Amino acid sequence: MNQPNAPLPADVLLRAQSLSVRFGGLLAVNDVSFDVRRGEVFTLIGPNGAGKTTVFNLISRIYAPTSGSIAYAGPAGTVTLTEQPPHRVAGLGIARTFQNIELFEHASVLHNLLIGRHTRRETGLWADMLFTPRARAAEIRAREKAEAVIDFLELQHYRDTLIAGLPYGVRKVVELARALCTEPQLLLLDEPSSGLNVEETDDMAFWIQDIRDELGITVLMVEHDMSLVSRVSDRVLAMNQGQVLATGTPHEVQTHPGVVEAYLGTIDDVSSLRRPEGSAVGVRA
Ligand SMILES: Nc1ncnc2c1ncn2[C@@H]1O[C@H](COP(=O)(O)OP(=O)(O)OP(=O)(O)O)[C@@H](O)[C@H]1O
Repeated sequence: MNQPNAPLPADVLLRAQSLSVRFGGLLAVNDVSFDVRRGEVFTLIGPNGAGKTTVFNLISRIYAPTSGSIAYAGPAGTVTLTEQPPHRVAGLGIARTFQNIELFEHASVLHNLLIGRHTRRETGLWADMLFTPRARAAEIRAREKAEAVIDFLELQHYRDTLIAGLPYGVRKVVELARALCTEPQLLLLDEPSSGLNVEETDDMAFWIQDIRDELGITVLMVEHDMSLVSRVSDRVLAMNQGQVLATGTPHEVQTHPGVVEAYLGTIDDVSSLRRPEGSAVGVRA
């Protein structure tokens, strides 16, 4: 199953090669190729149904491609991600957040972070049950990491609050925190601004930049809010109807004629568009 892989170039963390996904008669992703470079924020944009989430789900192994493959520079060398079982993805240093927050409502922020950390389990079942010195050391490391992430994302005030009692904007940050507790090298963010107001979206932009700049984590996100995209992305890939329209800097992509056409047909720059406050949807075709 795990074929020897040619290593990726040193600056490339993930390489998608000719990915296609067919759902019955629909070609949802059609021959899509791109590189995600180490230490960048790489963003997938595109109108409704463009295939962004499907590409995302290929990377997190929720879907398998109909054809094509994804090479990924994992901790132990380059692997073909599309050949890995889904449960191996977290162990390869890939974490994700979801468009619809998925947290344990009746557990505290700290407990949610510790549960998240367990996807990065360092000890076996017996060691855990017998609480061996190794299991104890792993537990201490998990708590230290959770506390460090709480400090990093300024969640101290909410540390012991149940998720059910938190405003939506804080829950989004807790979801980010839970992903960071697994110590990823690649963080997948699925519409990080969805459901956030303008101020919360601003905060989210700061967190994403800090995650890249201070923690050195590579970020791949799907996002509709073009102001957030412009602010935080190093490079953007625009899709439409399953295909790549353009790849480049936010400005290059937003002013690309094919992208403008796909979004609006008329306006010559989509950067001024913004999702209405409080709405879960953004710029649409
Ligand atoms: N599991 C599935 N079964 C059948 N069709 C699917 C499935 N998942 C996605 N699709 C279809 O594939 C196409 C691409 O969907 P996808 O969710 O990837 O688009 P998107 O760019 O993420 O859109 P949005 O911005 O609305 O989330 C759509 O036509 C969608 O209806």
